[in-house]
Amino acid sequence: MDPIIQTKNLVHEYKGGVQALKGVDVSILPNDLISIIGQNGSGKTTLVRHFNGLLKPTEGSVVIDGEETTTKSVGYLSQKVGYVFQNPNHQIFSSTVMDELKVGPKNFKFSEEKTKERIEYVVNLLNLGKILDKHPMTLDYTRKKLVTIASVLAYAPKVMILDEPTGGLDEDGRRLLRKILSLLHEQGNTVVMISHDMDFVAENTDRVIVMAEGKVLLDSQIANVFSETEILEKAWIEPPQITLLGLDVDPEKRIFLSVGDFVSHYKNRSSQKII
Ligand SMILES: Nc1ncnc2c1ncn2[C@@H]1O[C@H](COP(=O)(O)OP(=O)(O)OP(=O)(O)O)[C@@H](O)[C@H]1O
Repeated sequence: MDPIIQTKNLVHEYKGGVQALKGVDVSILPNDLISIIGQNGSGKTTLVRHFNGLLKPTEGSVVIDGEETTTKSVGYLSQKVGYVFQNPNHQIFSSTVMDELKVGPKNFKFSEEKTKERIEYVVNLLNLGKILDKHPMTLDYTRKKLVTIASVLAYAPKVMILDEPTGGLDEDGRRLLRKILSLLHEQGNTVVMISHDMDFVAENTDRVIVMAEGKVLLDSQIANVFSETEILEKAWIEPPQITLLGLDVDPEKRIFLSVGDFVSHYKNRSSQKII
């Protein structure tokens, strides 16, 4: 299968000389559900900003859906790769929630019928029906974030990038986010999420890219990542508490990615002493 996003020897140097990416090679396949993790400043945001052309390589290349990003505008690439910013205040610019949801479909010249259909879909999915006339800036943080996610979902990009999606979300927001990720995955979309929230990463992604100092240290399926304790230490990442507990008490050092996995494993083995 051809990658939907591929970087080759990607180097990015900001004006002023900071080299934020130092030769990154990643291949993201259609329908991947990926988390990018790493310490602050490791280059995660710089990397994903190349995925919709917001940043262009200093050296190397980025190919999206078969096309080099240097040959395309951000507008063109954004229709394929939607980007939900870390801070919703940096993304919202309309004066009602409804207008915010219409921005993408309007920019990408959706028909009236298709716009209506997409907006109805995201409104129902994210329970936004009662706040459509509100000014987005008057909403609580979770609702603002959900509006930014909905405004990207409204134009149905093939790839969805979410920068720190759980930051500041309440429990209801986290539940809705889980639902969206699994729906996008079921529908064949590709999701790339940046996150410091290891519990959420462990439970909601398949593959993890670990970054440190502008490089990829590890790129692997989730169950393999949390057993790579030396690499994780280098990247200053602590696995989820339930994974650490499993590594501590399980005689076979199984990797548990959720409390549910842990409980069901030991419930099925009532004779097994865990502590
Ligand atoms: N606009 C910019 N101009 C100059 N340097 C920048 C700029 N944006 C980021 N950097 C630097 O590039 C490096 C990588 O930053 P980046 O934001 O990509 O890391 P990150 O892993 O996403 O961090 P965080 O988790 O804090 O968001 C850091 O040293 C940062 O200070």
